[in-house]
Amino acid sequence: MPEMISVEQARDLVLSHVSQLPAETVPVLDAAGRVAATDLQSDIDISPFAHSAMDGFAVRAAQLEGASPETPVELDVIAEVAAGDTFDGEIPDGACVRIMTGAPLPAAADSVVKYEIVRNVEGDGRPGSRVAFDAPVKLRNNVREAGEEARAGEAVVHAGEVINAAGVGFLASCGVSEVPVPRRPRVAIISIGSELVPPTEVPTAGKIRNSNGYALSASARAAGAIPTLLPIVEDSLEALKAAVVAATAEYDFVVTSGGASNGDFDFIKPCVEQTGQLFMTLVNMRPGKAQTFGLVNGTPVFGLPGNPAAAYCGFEMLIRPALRKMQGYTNLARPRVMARLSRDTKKKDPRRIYLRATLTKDADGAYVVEPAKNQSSGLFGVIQRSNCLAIMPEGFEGRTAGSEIECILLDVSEDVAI
Ligand SMILES: Nc1nc2c(c(=O)[nH]1)N[C@H]1C(S)=C(S)[C@@H](COP(=O)(O)OP(=O)(O)OC[C@H]3O[C@@H](n4cnc5c(N)ncnc54)[C@H](O)[C@@H]3O)O[C@H]1N2
Ligand code: MOO
Repeated sequence: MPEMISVEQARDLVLSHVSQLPAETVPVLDAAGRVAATDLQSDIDISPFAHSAMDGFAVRAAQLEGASPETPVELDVIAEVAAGDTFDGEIPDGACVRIMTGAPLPAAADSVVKYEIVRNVEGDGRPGSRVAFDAPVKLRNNVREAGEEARAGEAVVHAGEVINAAGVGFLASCGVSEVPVPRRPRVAIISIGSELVPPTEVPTAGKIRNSNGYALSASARAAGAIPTLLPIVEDSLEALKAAVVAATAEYDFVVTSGGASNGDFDFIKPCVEQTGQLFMTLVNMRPGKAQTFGLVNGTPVFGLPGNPAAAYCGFEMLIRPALRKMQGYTNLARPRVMARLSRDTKKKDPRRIYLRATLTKDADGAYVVEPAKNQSSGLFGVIQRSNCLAIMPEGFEGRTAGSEIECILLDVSEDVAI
């Protein structure tokens, strides 16, 4: 096992140990944001029939040939067809049918002229009226054709596609009421530390509230997973082994935080080594170099560092892609943009640094990024007020104000193209 590996190597290592989960079936209403596990077919043509795109008059284009303001064509309105109705009768040469948006185009007509360019000669345009047309109409004008979007039996959404809100409507129109999607991973969140108390308690001397467990549960949920916040585990190898082994039997992925370093009470590395296979312990990133990954009972176990920002960044860079892969998503990287740095930024640590930062646009619409003043890895509030991670590449080279650096947009879906 190499000592320290790159973020990309670590991400690929974790990805190589997870696969797409088996499908579950969800009602189409719950399918937005999920990935289709199979091709989905329409049971009918979409649209099912040719219909009018406008309120107006259904005619045959040939009837209006030569129509002009000087030589208008006058037609008798013999019937009206509303959305939901049909008109199956003949339309004699001197006649037309009043038609509403969405109504089926009568078989005897081939085009629609909207109200606004038709004059009432007698009556109000309803059946019994006489109307005048001052211009010809193009064949199939204002007609939405049958099967324009899909044919019966055709795959309308393909396996691997992410279904969006419009897709839910499209599938509903195709008669798809249930959708098979890879199920969501069940993720166990274990906070390690004898100093930790639940947020409902006021911490006594030396104790702190378990904030990581809450942030990581929220991050897991935001990644589409189903998190379970398990009880806090004290700094004891035996207690940790028992908690981790029990979790691997019930969950698809186990995430711990804390106890990942080399202190006297840091036990996640020996825990994974003694109960399963340990693949990685150090990643060349800051915050969060102590990142542990292995398999226990064949279940991925990821030990994040205890410092809040280190745990958050480790989850973002190394766990979130894996949880998304398990749900069938193929875009696994958050969108990134290049932005001008707002101020000089020194670099005293050779690791790749993810600066917690705020991205805005200047008056010319160009991206500007302002790193938070306090980059302590102990702080969550700074990330609450940030919207990106600005990347300072490996090495000791700082960046001056105005230089371009790459920023990862937090809370923006991997499926958004920027
Ligand atoms: N001699 C060295 N010491 C440390 C190093 C080092 O390289 N050499 N690295 C530091 C860095 S960087 C980090 S990050 C931490 C990672 O160590 P651990 O994963 O063992 O973290 P802990 O010691 O358990 O906790 C660190 C810090 O975070 C607080 N914490 C832990 N869990 C939670 C939680 N659930 N909610 C809120 N806060 C939590 C904990 O109380 C500590 O303050 O090691 C450094 N040390
Ligand atoms: O892993 Mo620590 O929090 O890098 O800074």
